Amino acid sequence: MIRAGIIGSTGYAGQDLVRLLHHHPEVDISFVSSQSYSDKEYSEVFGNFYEIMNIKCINTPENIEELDIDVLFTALPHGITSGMISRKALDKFKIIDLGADFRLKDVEVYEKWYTGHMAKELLKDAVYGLCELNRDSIKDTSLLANPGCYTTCSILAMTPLLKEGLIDKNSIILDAKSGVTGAGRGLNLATHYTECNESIKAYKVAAHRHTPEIEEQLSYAAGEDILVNFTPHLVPMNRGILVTAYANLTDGVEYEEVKEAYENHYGSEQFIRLLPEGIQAETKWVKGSNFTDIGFTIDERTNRIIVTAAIDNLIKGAAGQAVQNMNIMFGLRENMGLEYLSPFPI
Ligand SMILES: NC(=O)C1=CN([C@@H]2O[C@H](COP(=O)(O)OP(=O)(O)OC[C@H]3O[C@@H](n4cnc5c(N)ncnc54)[C@H](OP(=O)(O)O)[C@@H]3O)[C@@H](O)[C@H]2O)C=CC1
Ligand SMILES: CC(=O)N[C@@H](CCC(=O)OP(=O)(O)O)C(=O)O
Repeated sequence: MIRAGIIGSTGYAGQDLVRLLHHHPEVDISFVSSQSYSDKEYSEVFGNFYEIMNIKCINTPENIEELDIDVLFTALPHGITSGMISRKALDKFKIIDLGADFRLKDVEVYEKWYTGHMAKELLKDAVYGLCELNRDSIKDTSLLANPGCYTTCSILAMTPLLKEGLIDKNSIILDAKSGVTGAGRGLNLATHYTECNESIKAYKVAAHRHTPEIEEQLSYAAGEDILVNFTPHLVPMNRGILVTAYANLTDGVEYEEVKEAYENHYGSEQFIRLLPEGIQAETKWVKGSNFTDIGFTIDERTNRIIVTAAIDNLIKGAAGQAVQNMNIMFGLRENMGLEYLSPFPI
């Protein structure tokens, strides 16, 4: 059995991770940690665990090098994990970070969009864990940077089009919408019920920190540096991300060629569902699951393609992808513990 520890287990991403790991047939949870709830039963914090998992939250471990585990998951606000981990820890166990600290290769870009980086020397060891695109490198790494939620959805939607040269590389517009759990469980006026219910708003326009992450990964797909417009919106629902992407088609590209590109890249992927012609992605069909649904339409009047992609921000956008990455890193069946359909209605 794989012995797993979870730091930041009392956040939204952490809780979903604990839930998935609890059901995983090859995992034993060694500890769950928290700042505010140390010494409390986990089921006191989250009633869904009542009579299911009897474990007390411990304080955030002070020296992680002393942990006797096989894998450490960190689901913390950015900037904390990089101050916590070390080469010595990585020599003892694998680390899967659900935050942003190891996602960007260029430390200057990280420090511009986030904060000072505390473990620059480890950045080169980190692998960007978008499972469907980086599976081979994920297998061999001890330091896994789990991608962001908006980024997972955006990158999966656009990669085949860029790799196959089907669109004008610098014409991408990503209009993205997220449920409120994307903002985390901490108190924040913008996500109070009365502040966000019955309203939709764009935020951090032209300034969201997922922009450099999307651009870095899509530049690899394009084979050159590209820029995108990325606009996130807060939507009054609990979970889910919908990305509607627009791009100018390369002259002469038609429906069948685009369909073939998606099928070649994702046809054998169990967690990517390519939707039939005319059907667009919808958050309710992926909620609670590890699926990414992708649909597209070509607008012949404007010669643009419109792609829709949906994920559950806490599953494929966080905890589910972290478990998928763990499965790859430990040589397990990739869908182990992740074979859930979306409950409906929800
Ligand atoms: N929510 C989402 O949809 C997604 C989140 N992520 C990333 O996952 C990470 C966690 O996000 P999320 O679960 O939403 O956040 P939450 O705010 O819901 O949870 C944060 C967790 O971190 C703990 N924590 C906060 N500060 C500290 C600290 N100084 N030292 C130790 N522990 C601390 C909290 O503990 P306590 O409860 O005790 O305060 C809590 O367990 C973030 O990096 C986020 O960007 C990634 C993809 C999607
Ligand atoms: C709705 C909402 O507020 N979403 C968050 C998404 C952040 C996230 O979860 O991603 P990281 O892991 O990169 O921090 C935001 O826009 O900041």
